[in-house]
Amino acid sequence: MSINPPKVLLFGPENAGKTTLLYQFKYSEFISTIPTFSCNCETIFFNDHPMIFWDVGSLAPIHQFHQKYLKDTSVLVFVLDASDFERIGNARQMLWKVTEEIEMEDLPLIIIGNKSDEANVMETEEIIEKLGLNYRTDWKWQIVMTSAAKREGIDEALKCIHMCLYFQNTNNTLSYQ
Ligand SMILES: Nc1nc2c(ncn2[C@@H]2O[C@H](COP(=O)(O)OP(=O)(O)OP(=O)(O)O)[C@@H](O)[C@H]2O)c(=O)[nH]1
Ligand SMILES: [Mg+2]
Repeated sequence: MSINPPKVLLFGPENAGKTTLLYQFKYSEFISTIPTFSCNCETIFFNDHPMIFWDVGSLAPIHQFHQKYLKDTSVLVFVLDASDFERIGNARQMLWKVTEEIEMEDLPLIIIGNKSDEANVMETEEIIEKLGLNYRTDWKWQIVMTSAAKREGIDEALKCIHMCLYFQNTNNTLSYQ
């Protein structure tokens, strides 16, 4: 009998930096990407614990999340571009839509505000407000800021995911900045 490592699902709007983050988690370096057509899967170790990351391209239709991607997920990671003030409303729609049919009480959600190296970025409080996270008392969410380009906040983000998987740390509103 084999026991699969826990599954982490990365999703979020196009161009947010999901695949760049995935490669930072895996290889600890910046690797340039092309838009993800379907899904990238990588096994990543933290403190000798394996985790399987699924990085779902933003072109995946919402119904595919339920049919193909969400099954057996242990942690949801929603990645957005923290410098994209114009499309934060779309990001919110996507987050709420994908999670609509899921029992979120037992599924930790980590929000990653990526591209923190850009000149003009939203603060965590603004992201929390714009995504409507304070209305979701049924979600166990945390927020982390990263720059996948400059390798900032990457270890904190990975640690946060690992904590959720292996130590059930699902405190609401715990934020790393
Ligand atoms: N400035 C900046 N650019 C970044 C950062 N992370 C990623 N990028 C750039 O943003 C672009 C999109 O990155 P991807 O990782 O391909 O984005 P994605 O979310 O996987 O996009 P899809 O696969 O289309 O869903 C690339 O040009 C990256 O180099 C970051 O932290 N800062
Ligand atoms: Mg991608």
